[in-house]
Amino acid sequence: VHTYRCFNVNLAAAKQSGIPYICTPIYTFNRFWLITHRLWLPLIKALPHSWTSSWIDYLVPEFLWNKLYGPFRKIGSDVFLIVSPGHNTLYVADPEAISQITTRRNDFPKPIWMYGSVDIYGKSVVSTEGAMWRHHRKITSPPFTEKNNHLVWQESLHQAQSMVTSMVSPDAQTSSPVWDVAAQAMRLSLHVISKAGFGVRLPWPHEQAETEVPQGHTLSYKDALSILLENIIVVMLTPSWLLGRSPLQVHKTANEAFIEWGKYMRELYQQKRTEVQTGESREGMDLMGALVKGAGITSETVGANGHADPEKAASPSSKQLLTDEEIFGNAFVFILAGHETAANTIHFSMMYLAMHPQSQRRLQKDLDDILGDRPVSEWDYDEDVPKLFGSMCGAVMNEELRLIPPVVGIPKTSTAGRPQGLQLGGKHVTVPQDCYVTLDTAALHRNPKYWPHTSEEDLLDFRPERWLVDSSSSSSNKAADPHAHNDEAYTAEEGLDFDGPDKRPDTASSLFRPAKGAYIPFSDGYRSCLGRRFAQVEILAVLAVVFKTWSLELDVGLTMSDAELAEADAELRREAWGKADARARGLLRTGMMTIITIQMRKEKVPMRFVRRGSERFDYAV
Ligand code: HEM
Repeated sequence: VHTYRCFNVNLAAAKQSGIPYICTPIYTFNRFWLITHRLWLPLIKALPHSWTSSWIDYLVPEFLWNKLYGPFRKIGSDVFLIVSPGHNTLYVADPEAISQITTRRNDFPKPIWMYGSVDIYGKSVVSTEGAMWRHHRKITSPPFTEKNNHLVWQESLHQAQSMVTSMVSPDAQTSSPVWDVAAQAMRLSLHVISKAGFGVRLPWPHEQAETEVPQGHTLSYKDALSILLENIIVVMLTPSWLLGRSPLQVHKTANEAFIEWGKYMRELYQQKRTEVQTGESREGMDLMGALVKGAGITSETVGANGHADPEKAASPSSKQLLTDEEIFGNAFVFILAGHETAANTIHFSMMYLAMHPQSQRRLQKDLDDILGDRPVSEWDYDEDVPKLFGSMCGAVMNEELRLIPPVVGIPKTSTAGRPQGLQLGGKHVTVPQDCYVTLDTAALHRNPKYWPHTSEEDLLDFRPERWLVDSSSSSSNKAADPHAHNDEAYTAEEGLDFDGPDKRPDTASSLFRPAKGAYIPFSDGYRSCLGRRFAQVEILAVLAVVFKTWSLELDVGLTMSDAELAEADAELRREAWGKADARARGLLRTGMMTIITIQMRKEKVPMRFVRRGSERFDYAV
């Protein structure tokens, strides 16, 4: 009876909203359903098709990725509601609506209860709202400057070279099949944030001598961090009282890494606090230093035990603006938010380029034009990054983020008791109170009204050339690229006002500029990504290092051995490549799953590094 009543209340609100709606009998993101839906779905599918056809697709938690723009096309509207007994949810692939939602921060706040699981060390800029969020954002924003992006650039160049060396020997013509490009990209990205943000340089296995475990620790910093991140879902989902007591090995491993990394953070924090108190200041991004300074730590706010005293910190007269836990909470989310997203972009860019040799050749031409024969040590942030940003390199990054934005559904909400109006194409609609809102990036980025495309299929495919507005030249006109000097998109600090939205556009002005609200891989408005420039610089650096020297090819080993390939005629080679390409495309459609971000989780796509000029498959596809 309760379920039926709730459903009726939600349905009545949807009817009054003026927004098209679909009814489902179950709330898809109900925890019980999330865990058990695979048991029930076959039973529901056995019911007559005519009963279930209008809603069954929406009961699969991955439907945002599975269906892309399909539901919006079917309903004939770029916003629609799903009405269920548990909740009403608004799905949005309309730029006008997105601009309103992301700029009306108080009307459409983040549902922060969804982020509770990232608070394993404490609250942070990601998991707070309202005045508390402003406070965190004010303290965490200062290190994200253009000046510090120089550091990100240098470290990314270094780490990208190490990554390539870990996969292919510098004097080889071609690598063995590399199955774990995703894992290597993850490692690279973790190393970049660790060094640029926290001053700790992590070694690659081939660079590593004996790993020393410092006194007082049971794991090295590197192992503590990587084991923690490998087991992050276990840590997030297990109550802390259980994690430390559970006899299960998985809990013991996760707990050890959790405690160890916490200890390392505490040591770094102590060191920074001493530096701050003695007036030492460090060059560089120094995220922990910025957190300590921003938190207003002084001798007054330190308790008898040597740590920040939460009571003193909370007192209005105190200068301690963040508690110890909040400092650790922020340090942790920088690592978490800062590595997986960028790593996915690097991995999928490499994979898409391996599937599109012609785009790869064009990228390499641009890299040659921009970087010439200069060694990596002479690549210059001020000179080269703006050109890369406005060239095929930027286009590849933008196109990858269009197709696979790491966050495929950015969550917002309308609060209880406060229905919210929206203007859509001159029409007024009402988002019901207490309604979840999903900014459906996977659909928005394929909305045919806002993207240059030649066919429906083209819009779904990777074609970075769509970003090159003047297709006759992607790098040749870069001397005139305003990013090189004072373009609004790349001027130091401009628009990075801590409590206003970052107003700088996501893409270079020499490339296609999507309509406002039509391209939001980094979200938009006040709660947009703090690390956007950091990530973009890292991704451009890695793509430049890899593709300046190497080409990437899909490995055809699942169809043909190297010996067979050497003997094969052109037709057989093409057939083998076609099978590898079809397998990669299939996995991109059906092998993806979101845990924190969307990744290919079912199987992997093997690739090979081939020295430029020795490519074996150079098909126009
Ligand atoms: C390609 C890389 C990246 C993408 C696509 C990305 C995307 C996003 C998105 C969509 C959000 C909004 C999430 C939400 O509202 O729930 C976000 C927030 C955030 N990101 Fe990123 N991100 C990337 C890299 C980074 C990096 C490198 C860092 C830090 C070094 C970072 C730090 C943050 C932080 C701190 C927030 C929270 C901002 C706030 O709520 O005020 N991100 N990011």
